[in-house]
Amino acid sequence: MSPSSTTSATTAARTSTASGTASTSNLRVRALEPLEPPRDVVAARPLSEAAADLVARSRQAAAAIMAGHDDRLLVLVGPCSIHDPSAALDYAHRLAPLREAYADQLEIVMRVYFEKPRTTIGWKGLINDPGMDESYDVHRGLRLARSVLLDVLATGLPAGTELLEPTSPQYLADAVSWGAIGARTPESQVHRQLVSGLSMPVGFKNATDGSVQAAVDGCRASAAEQTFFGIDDEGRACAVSTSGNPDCHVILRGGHAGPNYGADSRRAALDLLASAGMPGRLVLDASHGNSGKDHVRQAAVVRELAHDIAAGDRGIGGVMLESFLVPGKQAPAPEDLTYGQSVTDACIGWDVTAGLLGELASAVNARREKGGLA
Ligand SMILES: O=C[C@H](O)[C@H](O)COP(=O)(O)O
Ligand SMILES: C=C(OP(=O)(O)O)C(=O)O
Repeated sequence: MSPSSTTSATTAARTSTASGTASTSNLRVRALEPLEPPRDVVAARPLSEAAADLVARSRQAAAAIMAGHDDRLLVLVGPCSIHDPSAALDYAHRLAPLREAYADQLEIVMRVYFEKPRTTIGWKGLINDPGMDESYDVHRGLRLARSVLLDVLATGLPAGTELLEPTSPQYLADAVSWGAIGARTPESQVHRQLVSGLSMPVGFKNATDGSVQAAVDGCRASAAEQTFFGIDDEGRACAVSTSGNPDCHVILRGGHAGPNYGADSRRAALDLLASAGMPGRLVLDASHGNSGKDHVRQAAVVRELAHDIAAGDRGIGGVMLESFLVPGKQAPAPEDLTYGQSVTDACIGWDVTAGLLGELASAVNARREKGGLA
């Protein structure tokens, strides 16, 4: 086959502009819709003093826990993705009293995830397609996401989210206490640069192939000063220069070869961090590759981690759980949805979640009796 016969008709085509000059760009772009400037979206739902105070306190607590200066456990718990703001808020109202009740042992942060990275294709989250109907009303999605974040903060819960689109943090990050770089992006320079300028602690997941080095390198790159392309709060394209984010850590989430939440995997990850000059603690994701996306298995992983914490393990700084009101998952479709059930990965249901949080709190008490982090 000759090279020209593999070239699609569109690639070979050229367009002509109104002035009659030839153009070779945007041949596959269907539309360009300017977004509202971040400043306007933020002004429509500004952060209150009380919410800003909660965000600042919980960022500080998460950073102190992951650095080993606070012997509590950071717990990132909530739905795989937000698709129904009412159900998310209902969940937050149930979780907020547990944050209070276990404040001495756990720093509970709700997973409030709006951007889903897909292995191939699929629903990409509330910001990208809030109607879940392929209408892609990103403008509504951004405003809705900000509203959900502020409503969650008003219950007294801080929020954590995955940072996927490099420009969306300008709309939301003031309301976020903890961020994640997902398993599909720890090697992405774009994401490492973004993290270098973020004001909150950020966890880098190991890559989907299981590489922890990718996450360790992500932490190192994000701790450095960076200059890159971004936008300002008026939405103007900018050269952004950052001072680096020292509050980064590694999240073990398992990979294609299987789970990596066990003691040997944890020790190997801590050694990698230490040899990169970044001693610290780990977040253990009980879901994804560590549970084979089976929510029943996820609860078993949390219990195994609680057992190790109670036995005195000092390297576990945090645990992530995917949890919603109703266990399991359903297909993402705008109609016939079960209220409070995940439309992405399967989640643990509410009752089991509440029990697991109690078990994690007891494990922290037991670790303290064994000398804590000293
Ligand atoms: O956490 C959610 C999913 O694991 C992630 O977005 C990938 O999902 P997919 O493999 O179904 O695309
Ligand atoms: C997408 C997620 O996880 P991972 O990047 O580990 O697949 C997630 O935590 O929502």
